[in-house]
Amino acid sequence: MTSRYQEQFSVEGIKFTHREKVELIEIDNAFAKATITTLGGSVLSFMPKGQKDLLWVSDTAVYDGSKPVRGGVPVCWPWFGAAKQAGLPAHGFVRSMVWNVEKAVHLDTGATRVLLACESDENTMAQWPHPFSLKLCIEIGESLILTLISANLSDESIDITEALHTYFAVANPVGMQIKGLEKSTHLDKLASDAPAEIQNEIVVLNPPKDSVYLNQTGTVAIIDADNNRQIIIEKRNSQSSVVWNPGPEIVKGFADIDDQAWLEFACVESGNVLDNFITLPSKAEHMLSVQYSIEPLA
Ligand SMILES: O=P(O)(O)OC[C@H]1O[C@@H](O)[C@H](O)[C@@H](O)[C@@H]1O
Repeated sequence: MTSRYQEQFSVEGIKFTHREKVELIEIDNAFAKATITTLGGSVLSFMPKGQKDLLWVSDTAVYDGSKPVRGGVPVCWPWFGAAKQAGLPAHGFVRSMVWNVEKAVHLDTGATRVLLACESDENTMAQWPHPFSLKLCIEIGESLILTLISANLSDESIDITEALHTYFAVANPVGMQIKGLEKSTHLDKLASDAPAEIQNEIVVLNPPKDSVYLNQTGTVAIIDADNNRQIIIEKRNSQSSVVWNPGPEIVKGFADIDDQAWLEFACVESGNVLDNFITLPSKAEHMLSVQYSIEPLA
Protein backbone atom coordinates (compact mmCIF):
# COMPACT_ATOMS: atom_id res chain seq x y z
CA MET A 1 0.00 0.00 0.00
CA THR A 2 1.53 3.38 -0.98
CA SER A 3 1.15 6.17 1.50
CA ARG A 4 -0.58 9.35 0.39
CA TYR A 5 2.21 11.22 2.13
CA GLN A 6 5.09 9.78 0.09
CA GLU A 7 4.59 12.22 -2.83
CA GLN A 8 3.56 15.14 -0.65
CA PHE A 9 6.73 14.95 1.41
CA SER A 10 9.43 13.68 -0.83
CA VAL A 11 12.31 14.23 1.56
CA GLU A 12 15.54 12.25 1.52
CA GLY A 13 15.77 9.99 4.53
CA ILE A 14 12.00 9.90 5.19
CA LYS A 15 9.90 6.93 4.08
CA PHE A 16 6.19 6.41 4.59
CA THR A 17 5.28 2.76 5.02
CA HIS A 18 2.65 0.56 6.67
CA ARG A 19 2.63 -2.28 9.11
CA GLU A 20 -0.74 -3.95 8.72
CA LYS A 21 -3.20 -1.07 9.16
CA VAL A 22 -0.81 1.26 10.93
CA GLU A 23 0.98 3.99 9.00
CA LEU A 24 4.66 4.44 9.78
CA ILE A 25 7.12 7.24 9.11
CA GLU A 26 10.66 5.92 8.95
CA ILE A 27 13.52 8.35 9.34
CA ASP A 28 17.20 7.78 8.70
CA ASN A 29 19.48 10.81 9.04
CA ALA A 30 23.05 11.62 10.08
CA PHE A 31 22.20 11.27 13.77
CA ALA A 32 19.70 8.49 14.17
CA LYS A 33 17.08 6.14 12.83
CA ALA A 34 13.53 6.57 14.07
CA THR A 35 10.02 5.28 13.48
CA ILE A 36 6.86 7.24 14.13
CA THR A 37 3.25 6.14 13.68
CA THR A 38 0.36 8.41 12.79
CA LEU A 39 -1.79 6.24 15.09
CA GLY A 40 -1.79 8.34 18.24
CA GLY A 41 1.17 10.40 17.01
CA SER A 42 3.49 7.99 18.78
CA VAL A 43 7.26 7.71 18.28
CA LEU A 44 8.01 3.97 18.28
CA SER A 45 11.77 3.90 17.86
CA PHE A 46 14.70 6.28 18.28
CA MET A 47 18.09 4.76 17.69
CA PRO A 48 21.03 7.17 17.64
CA LYS A 49 23.77 5.91 15.31
CA GLY A 50 25.76 3.08 16.88
CA GLN A 51 23.46 2.83 19.90
CA LYS A 52 20.61 0.67 21.12
CA ASP A 53 17.04 1.86 20.85
CA LEU A 54 15.91 4.40 23.42
CA LEU A 55 12.34 3.12 23.18
CA TRP A 56 10.61 -0.18 23.84
CA VAL A 57 7.73 -1.63 21.81
CA SER A 58 6.02 -4.85 22.80
CA ASP A 59 6.58 -7.95 20.63
CA THR A 60 2.85 -8.58 20.96
CA ALA A 61 1.77 -5.01 20.12
CA VAL A 62 -1.28 -4.82 17.86
CA TYR A 63 -0.97 -3.14 14.43
CA ASP A 64 -4.56 -3.51 13.22
CA GLY A 65 -5.47 0.01 14.35
CA SER A 66 -7.95 -1.27 16.95
CA LYS A 67 -5.86 0.11 19.81
CA PRO A 68 -2.66 2.08 20.33
CA VAL A 69 0.61 0.28 19.60
CA ARG A 70 1.88 -0.87 23.04
CA GLY A 71 5.16 0.95 23.62
CA GLY A 72 6.94 3.97 22.17
CA VAL A 73 5.58 7.34 23.31
CA PRO A 74 1.77 7.32 23.53
CA VAL A 75 0.26 10.77 23.99
CA CYS A 76 -2.19 10.89 26.91
CA TRP A 77 -4.58 13.82 26.35
CA PRO A 78 -6.92 15.57 27.32
CA TRP A 79 -6.79 13.52 30.49
CA PHE A 80 -4.21 11.29 32.09
CA GLY A 81 -5.29 8.07 33.84
CA ALA A 82 -8.85 6.94 34.37
CA ALA A 83 -11.57 9.11 32.86
CA LYS A 84 -13.85 10.96 35.27
CA GLN A 85 -16.85 9.63 33.36
CA ALA A 86 -17.59 5.91 33.09
CA GLY A 87 -17.25 4.41 29.61
CA LEU A 88 -14.55 6.80 28.43
CA PRO A 89 -11.04 5.51 27.72
CA ALA A 90 -8.13 5.75 30.14
CA HIS A 91 -5.44 8.27 29.18
CA GLY A 92 -7.78 10.22 26.88
CA PHE A 93 -8.65 9.57 23.25
CA VAL A 94 -5.91 11.11 21.08
CA ARG A 95 -3.69 8.03 21.41
CA SER A 96 -6.35 6.14 19.44
CA MET A 97 -6.82 8.79 16.74
CA VAL A 98 -5.01 8.84 13.41
CA TRP A 99 -3.03 12.09 13.31
CA ASN A 100 -2.24 14.07 10.13
CA VAL A 101 1.27 14.67 8.91
CA GLU A 102 1.50 18.45 8.49
CA LYS A 103 5.22 18.76 7.78
CA ALA A 104 8.25 16.56 7.31
CA VAL A 105 11.48 18.46 6.75
CA HIS A 106 15.22 18.11 6.86
CA LEU A 107 16.84 20.84 8.98
CA ASP A 108 20.19 22.50 8.18
CA THR A 109 21.57 20.88 11.31
CA GLY A 110 21.04 17.44 9.71
CA ALA A 111 18.11 16.69 12.04
CA THR A 112 14.63 15.81 10.76
CA ARG A 113 11.45 17.46 11.98
CA VAL A 114 7.98 15.96 11.63
CA LEU A 115 4.87 17.86 12.62
CA LEU A 116 1.75 15.81 13.38
CA ALA A 117 -1.66 17.18 14.27
CA CYS A 118 -5.13 16.14 15.29
CA GLU A 119 -8.21 18.13 16.16
CA SER A 120 -11.68 17.83 17.61
CA ASP A 121 -14.36 16.12 15.55
CA GLU A 122 -17.81 14.64 16.16
CA ASN A 123 -16.32 11.64 17.90
CA THR A 124 -14.15 13.65 20.30
CA MET A 125 -16.96 16.16 20.97
CA ALA A 126 -19.17 13.25 22.06
CA GLN A 127 -16.55 12.27 24.65
CA TRP A 128 -15.30 15.72 25.65
CA PRO A 129 -17.35 18.69 24.42
CA HIS A 130 -14.51 21.12 23.70
CA PRO A 131 -13.08 22.15 20.31
CA PHE A 132 -9.30 21.80 20.30
CA SER A 133 -6.30 21.37 18.11
CA LEU A 134 -3.25 19.41 19.14
CA LYS A 135 0.13 19.41 17.45
CA LEU A 136 3.17 17.28 18.11
CA CYS A 137 6.52 18.42 16.80
CA ILE A 138 9.04 15.57 16.69
CA GLU A 139 12.70 16.32 16.15
CA ILE A 140 15.04 13.45 15.36
CA GLY A 141 18.61 14.60 15.91
CA GLU A 142 21.32 13.81 18.41
CA SER A 143 18.47 13.84 20.93
CA LEU A 144 14.78 13.14 20.53
CA ILE A 145 12.78 16.32 21.15
CA LEU A 146 8.99 16.23 21.47
CA THR A 147 6.86 19.34 21.75
CA LEU A 148 3.13 18.98 22.32
CA ILE A 149 1.08 22.12 21.65
CA SER A 150 -2.49 22.19 22.94
CA ALA A 151 -4.82 24.87 21.61
CA ASN A 152 -8.21 25.63 23.12
CA LEU A 153 -10.44 26.65 20.20
CA SER A 154 -13.54 27.08 22.36
CA ASP A 155 -15.03 30.20 23.95
CA GLU A 156 -14.56 28.84 27.45
CA SER A 157 -11.54 27.91 29.44
CA ILE A 158 -10.78 24.20 29.69
CA ASP A 159 -8.79 22.04 32.09
CA ILE A 160 -6.54 19.34 30.72
CA THR A 161 -4.13 16.77 32.08
CA GLU A 162 -1.53 15.27 29.77
CA ALA A 163 1.50 13.00 29.59
CA LEU A 164 4.06 11.71 27.13
CA HIS A 165 3.85 8.09 28.30
CA THR A 166 7.34 7.02 27.26
CA TYR A 167 8.33 3.33 27.36
CA PHE A 168 12.14 3.33 27.69
CA ALA A 169 14.02 0.16 26.69
CA VAL A 170 16.22 -0.66 29.67
CA ALA A 171 18.50 -3.64 30.28
CA ASN A 172 17.09 -4.39 33.72
CA PRO A 173 14.42 -2.34 35.49
CA VAL A 174 14.79 -4.19 38.78
CA GLY A 175 16.68 -2.01 41.25
CA MET A 176 17.19 0.69 38.61
CA GLN A 177 17.75 4.22 39.89
CA ILE A 178 15.69 7.12 38.60
CA LYS A 179 17.27 10.36 39.74
CA GLY A 180 15.75 13.83 39.91
CA LEU A 181 12.37 12.99 41.46
CA GLU A 182 13.59 13.87 44.94
CA LYS A 183 11.68 16.66 46.74
CA SER A 184 8.58 16.14 44.58
CA THR A 185 5.23 14.99 46.00
CA HIS A 186 4.88 11.23 45.63
CA LEU A 187 1.52 9.54 45.22
CA ASP A 188 1.61 5.74 45.16
CA LYS A 189 -1.25 4.59 42.89
CA LEU A 190 -0.80 0.97 44.03
CA ALA A 191 -1.54 1.95 47.64
CA SER A 192 -4.78 3.81 47.05
CA ASP A 193 -5.18 4.87 50.69
CA ALA A 194 -1.64 6.11 51.12
CA PRO A 195 -1.38 9.87 51.56
CA ALA A 196 0.90 11.85 49.26
CA GLU A 197 4.39 12.18 50.70
CA ILE A 198 7.49 14.15 49.84
CA GLN A 199 9.94 11.92 47.98
CA ASN A 200 13.13 12.17 50.01
CA GLU A 201 15.34 9.53 48.40
CA ILE A 202 16.43 8.76 44.85
CA VAL A 203 13.72 6.51 43.36
CA VAL A 204 14.78 2.86 43.02
CA LEU A 205 12.46 0.92 40.74
CA ASN A 206 11.19 -2.31 42.22
CA PRO A 207 8.27 -3.42 40.05
CA PRO A 208 5.35 -3.34 40.35
CA LYS A 209 5.38 0.42 40.49
CA ASP A 210 2.73 2.97 39.55
CA SER A 211 3.71 6.30 41.06
CA VAL A 212 2.95 9.92 40.31
CA TYR A 213 5.43 12.62 41.26
CA LEU A 214 3.74 16.02 41.45
CA ASN A 215 5.43 19.43 41.44
CA GLN A 216 8.41 17.88 39.67
CA THR A 217 9.95 20.18 37.06
CA GLY A 218 13.67 19.32 37.01
CA THR A 219 15.75 17.02 34.83
CA VAL A 220 15.28 13.29 35.39
CA ALA A 221 18.02 10.68 34.79
CA ILE A 222 17.29 6.97 34.30
CA ILE A 223 20.38 4.99 35.24
CA ASP A 224 20.30 2.15 32.70
CA ALA A 225 23.40 0.61 34.27
CA ASP A 226 23.46 -2.76 32.45
CA ASN A 227 23.35 -0.88 29.12
CA ASN A 228 26.13 1.33 30.45
CA ARG A 229 24.10 4.43 29.71
CA GLN A 230 21.88 7.01 31.33
CA ILE A 231 18.80 8.47 29.75
CA ILE A 232 18.41 12.17 30.43
CA ILE A 233 14.93 13.71 30.37
CA GLU A 234 14.87 17.50 30.18
CA LYS A 235 11.40 19.03 30.40
CA ARG A 236 9.70 22.37 29.79
CA ASN A 237 6.28 23.23 31.17
CA SER A 238 5.95 19.86 32.85
CA GLN A 239 5.13 19.75 36.54
CA SER A 240 4.65 15.99 36.91
CA SER A 241 6.45 12.73 36.24
CA VAL A 242 4.98 9.23 36.40
CA VAL A 243 6.92 5.99 36.86
CA TRP A 244 5.21 2.76 35.81
CA ASN A 245 6.21 -0.86 35.44
CA PRO A 246 3.56 -3.55 35.99
CA GLY A 247 5.96 -6.20 37.38
CA PRO A 248 5.46 -9.99 37.17
CA GLU A 249 1.81 -10.24 38.33
CA ILE A 250 -0.02 -7.15 37.00
CA VAL A 251 1.61 -7.72 33.58
CA LYS A 252 -0.51 -10.86 33.16
CA GLY A 253 -3.57 -8.63 32.74
CA PHE A 254 -2.12 -7.01 29.58
CA ALA A 255 -2.94 -8.91 26.37
CA ASP A 256 -0.31 -6.97 24.43
CA ILE A 257 2.62 -7.39 26.85
CA ASP A 258 4.33 -10.80 27.21
CA ASP A 259 4.52 -12.12 30.77
CA GLN A 260 8.30 -11.69 30.87
CA ALA A 261 8.41 -8.38 29.01
CA TRP A 262 8.09 -6.21 32.13
CA LEU A 263 11.82 -6.95 32.49
CA GLU A 264 12.55 -4.99 29.29
CA PHE A 265 11.15 -1.53 29.94
CA ALA A 266 10.35 1.27 32.34
CA CYS A 267 7.82 4.01 31.70
CA VAL A 268 8.94 7.41 32.90
CA GLU A 269 6.29 9.84 31.79
CA SER A 270 6.46 13.63 31.63
CA GLY A 271 3.44 15.88 31.77
CA ASN A 272 0.93 17.66 33.93
CA VAL A 273 -1.35 15.27 35.79
CA LEU A 274 -3.82 15.19 38.71
CA ASP A 275 -3.45 18.42 40.76
CA ASN A 276 -0.93 19.74 38.24
CA PHE A 277 -3.71 20.11 35.63
CA ILE A 278 -3.46 22.96 33.12
CA THR A 279 -6.19 25.55 32.72
CA LEU A 280 -6.24 26.78 29.15
CA PRO A 281 -8.16 30.02 28.67
CA SER A 282 -10.32 30.41 25.56
CA LYS A 283 -8.17 30.56 22.36
CA ALA A 284 -4.98 30.03 24.37
CA GLU A 285 -2.15 27.58 23.71
CA HIS A 286 0.00 25.55 26.04
CA MET A 287 3.28 23.88 25.14
CA LEU A 288 4.81 20.84 26.83
CA SER A 289 8.28 19.87 25.69
CA VAL A 290 10.72 17.06 26.50
CA GLN A 291 14.19 16.28 25.28
CA TYR A 292 15.53 12.72 25.63
CA SER A 293 19.28 12.18 25.37
CA ILE A 294 21.47 9.13 25.90
CA GLU A 295 24.74 9.67 27.73
CA PRO A 296 27.43 7.35 28.96
CA LEU A 297 27.28 6.59 32.67
CA ALA A 298 29.14 9.23 34.63
O1 LIG B 1 -2.85 0.17 29.71
P1 LIG B 1 -2.76 1.66 29.61
O2 LIG B 1 -4.09 2.33 29.58
O3 LIG B 1 -1.88 2.07 28.44
O4 LIG B 1 -2.04 2.17 30.91
C1 LIG B 1 -0.83 1.66 31.34
C2 LIG B 1 -0.44 2.33 32.66
O5 LIG B 1 -0.16 3.69 32.42
C3 LIG B 1 0.37 4.40 33.56
O6 LIG B 1 0.64 5.71 33.19
C4 LIG B 1 -0.65 4.38 34.65
O7 LIG B 1 -0.14 5.08 35.78
C5 LIG B 1 -1.01 2.95 34.99
O8 LIG B 1 -2.01 2.94 36.00
C6 LIG B 1 -1.49 2.20 33.75
O9 LIG B 1 -1.74 0.85 34.05
